[in-house]
Amino acid sequence: MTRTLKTSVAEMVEAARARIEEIETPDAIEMLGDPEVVIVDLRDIRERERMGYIPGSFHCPRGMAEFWVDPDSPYFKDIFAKDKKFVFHCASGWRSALTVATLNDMGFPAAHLKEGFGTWEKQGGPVVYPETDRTK
Ligand SMILES: O=S(=O)([O-])[S-]
Repeated sequence: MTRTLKTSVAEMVEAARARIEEIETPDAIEMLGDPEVVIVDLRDIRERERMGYIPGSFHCPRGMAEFWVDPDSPYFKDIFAKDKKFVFHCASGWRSALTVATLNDMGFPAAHLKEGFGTWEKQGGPVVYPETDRTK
């Protein structure tokens, strides 16, 4: 059976991208080390371990994002109370586009890394490779 959906994920991502702040990779690389910027990694922990991660990035599994930014949620994380610029990223910018659109709808200001981690590494962004992955 082929199910017909009301909208495709590609349409959802496109609509999200049209209304959120997108940050190009070179600009994000320049932001690295800025104490006013927090880079938030939405990828699965296994992707982080396998592919490496942006130095200093904060890991927030995509499934928890709404709960971690909401001060009224029992899962709230203090880091999101800080008056910083939050830049969310995933692998290719799809998950982060959807997440940031939702967070913006909640009233939480955030931007996303337009092309994600793959482009980050290709364009020379520094990467931390977890010890465990080096031996695999
Ligand atoms: O991380 S993703 O943009 O490939 S869904």
